[in-house]
Amino acid sequence: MRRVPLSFVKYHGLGNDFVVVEGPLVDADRARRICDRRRGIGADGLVTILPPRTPGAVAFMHIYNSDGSVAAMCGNAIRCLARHLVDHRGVAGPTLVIDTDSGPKTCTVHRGAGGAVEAVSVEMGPARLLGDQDFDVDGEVHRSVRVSMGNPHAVLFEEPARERARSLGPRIERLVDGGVNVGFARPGPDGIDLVVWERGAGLTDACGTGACAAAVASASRGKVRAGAPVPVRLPGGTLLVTVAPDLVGVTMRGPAERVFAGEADL
Ligand SMILES: N[C@@H](CCC[C@H](N)C(=O)O)C(=O)O
Repeated sequence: MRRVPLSFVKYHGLGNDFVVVEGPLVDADRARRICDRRRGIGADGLVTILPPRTPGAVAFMHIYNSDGSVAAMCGNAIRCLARHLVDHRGVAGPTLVIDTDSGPKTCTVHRGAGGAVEAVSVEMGPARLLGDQDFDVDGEVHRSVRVSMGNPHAVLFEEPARERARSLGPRIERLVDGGVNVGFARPGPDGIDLVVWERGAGLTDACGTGACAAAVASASRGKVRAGAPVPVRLPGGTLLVTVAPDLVGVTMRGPAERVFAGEADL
């Protein structure tokens, strides 16, 4: 049976890319096909826009990872969705609230003097520090700070090298029930260098919740200053993350770009 063509828009935030579609919910199998980079549109995740669930919110963001698993939150996707809703769905900005499986998130679309969108910021909290966890991989112990940004993260203060993350990431991901996003972070006086192996999507160019988790973990160890914007440098570019002194409030700021729109027979 032929499927009804699916209208979609493609966005990315620092190279972390998403297909955005209107509800009703696409199922996990279709999400996997859409995200396939050879046989589908290709993306790290699929965002479905659904009706809001809390008073004052304008929409609900549902997100699948490229492997069809569901994530409760995604920092890069929510910036893309906020921009899409303001630019193409007639939602009044600059500030709007989007519901997610980890609660409502307040987003602000920032414009420059000429009116062009320069960045989107998101109140990403509450962050939750979950303590330390050690992972044994082939007899080598990797220390992590566990942080929830609505989704699970393990932040390792280890060399943020992509090839190392590609080999270690999936092995650590599997050591946690339900999986975990694995960040390799190097905090310093001028910011944090970070590579993230994402649960359900693999090595990505950027991870918004991962950047927030790395900033919270680093602030909790006194490696970066809370209360001031910290540049988090990812392979795809830089996010600015401010962790409140209580280590619970977190603001993330970064770009969101529309790439193309189309119809897919998937
Ligand atoms: N790319 C994301 C996070 C997407 C979800 C994650 N892979 C999970 O399963 O928790 C971001 O920008 O935050």
